Amino acid sequence: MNTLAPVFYNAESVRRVLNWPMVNEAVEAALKAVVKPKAPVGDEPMDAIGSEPQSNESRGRSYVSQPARNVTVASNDPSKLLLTMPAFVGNYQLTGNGAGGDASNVARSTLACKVVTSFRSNRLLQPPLPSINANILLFNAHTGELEALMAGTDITTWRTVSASLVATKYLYFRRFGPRAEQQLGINVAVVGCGAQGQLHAAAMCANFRVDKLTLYNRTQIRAVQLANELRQRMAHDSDSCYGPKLPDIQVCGSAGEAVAEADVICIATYAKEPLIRASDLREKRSVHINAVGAGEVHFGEVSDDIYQESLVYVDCMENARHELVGLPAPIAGEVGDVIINGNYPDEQALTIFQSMGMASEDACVAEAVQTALLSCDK
Ligand SMILES: NC(=O)C1=CN([C@@H]2O[C@H](COP(=O)(O)OP(=O)(O)OC[C@H]3O[C@@H](n4cnc5c(N)ncnc54)[C@H](O)[C@@H]3O)[C@@H](O)[C@H]2O)C=CC1
Ligand SMILES: O=C(O)C1=NCCCC1
Repeated sequence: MNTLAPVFYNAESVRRVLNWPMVNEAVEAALKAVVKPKAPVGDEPMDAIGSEPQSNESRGRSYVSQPARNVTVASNDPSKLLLTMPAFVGNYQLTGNGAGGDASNVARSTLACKVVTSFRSNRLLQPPLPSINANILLFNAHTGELEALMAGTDITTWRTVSASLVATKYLYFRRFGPRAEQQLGINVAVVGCGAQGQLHAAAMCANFRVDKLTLYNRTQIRAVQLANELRQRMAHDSDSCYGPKLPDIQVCGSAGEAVAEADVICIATYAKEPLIRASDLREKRSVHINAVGAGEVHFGEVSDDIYQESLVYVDCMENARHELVGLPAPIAGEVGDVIINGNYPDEQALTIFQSMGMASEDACVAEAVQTALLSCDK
């Protein structure tokens, strides 16, 4: 019996320990764990002579149980949603410092459930509230007892941005070579400067060598404010994470203008109608798009003609069967499979990471946050 009350970790505690190496490692672990082992075909080698293909669990690899999320519509208004997102992630390893491998060499398992609301009209309140509000329940994976309740709004933003970073690393940079993400400069466009767009812009600059950052927001003043904040922060932190040259940051009057010279596009809005079209992209493709928006329409913000030209990758194929019905292009694969097998797109490819957001990402990041907070207490 759980005689101890569950611990509550508030937003301030969570924010204190969030950092990119830790979150990127946890998200990469989740993206790999969802990949199902392939059944052997033809004369490919079996796991053991004459045996059936083994599950991730029996191979000692990480694995995930992650049912499709449950969506409740509030007040008969499809823009007011409550989502429950449970996940079990088994047998995965984290260092907690993003170094790769596991310092303690102990496999972890995490049982968690995120409860998240998406009320986009919150931005119109005075004062405005975030559109997305989340909390994460962490359970004891052996007994099922609730051990912790963690503020999950920042984790949601960070893990979503991190999924875009990981997708950009493997779907864009790695087509140019094994260390291209450390060597190549890129132009980044951010379309939509809300909570997601703001962190995408900052994180792209903190994790990669960004030559030029173009910003578009429907209400331009928000893009201008973001540009000013980023310029100030980068000038202040110029010795730390932003590399030898600070990016040139420009605010654009249209989404098309913002993406015209971009190598990497991050689009995160509630738009139901396309904001960017194939004719907006530069002629020589070699472009990667992180399509993050997930309002009532999951893939409305990017036009059909871009999808039809693209290789579309997802975070989780199984969830895509429920959530991406009507996607105007076939799905090329999962990001985790590309990480595991190194089957990178061609240099000239136009790729889309269609980000749905996974409960397993929340679970792995919440576990890493809890570990970091517990080690701060020691
Ligand atoms: N893929 C994932 O894992 C996640 C996706 N999301 C999605 O990301 C999107 C952005 O979320 P937040 O930044 O938290 O919201 P936010 O409310 O902070 O920002 C919304 C942004 O969308 C823009 N926008 C809304 N309607 C528009 C329209 N018709 N045309 C052009 N721009 C429009 C607003 O100007 C604003 O920049 C939402 O669709 C949300 O559901 C959020 C969390 C996780
Ligand atoms: O993955 C999430 O968390 C969300 N995805 C879509 C919109 C609400 C939150």
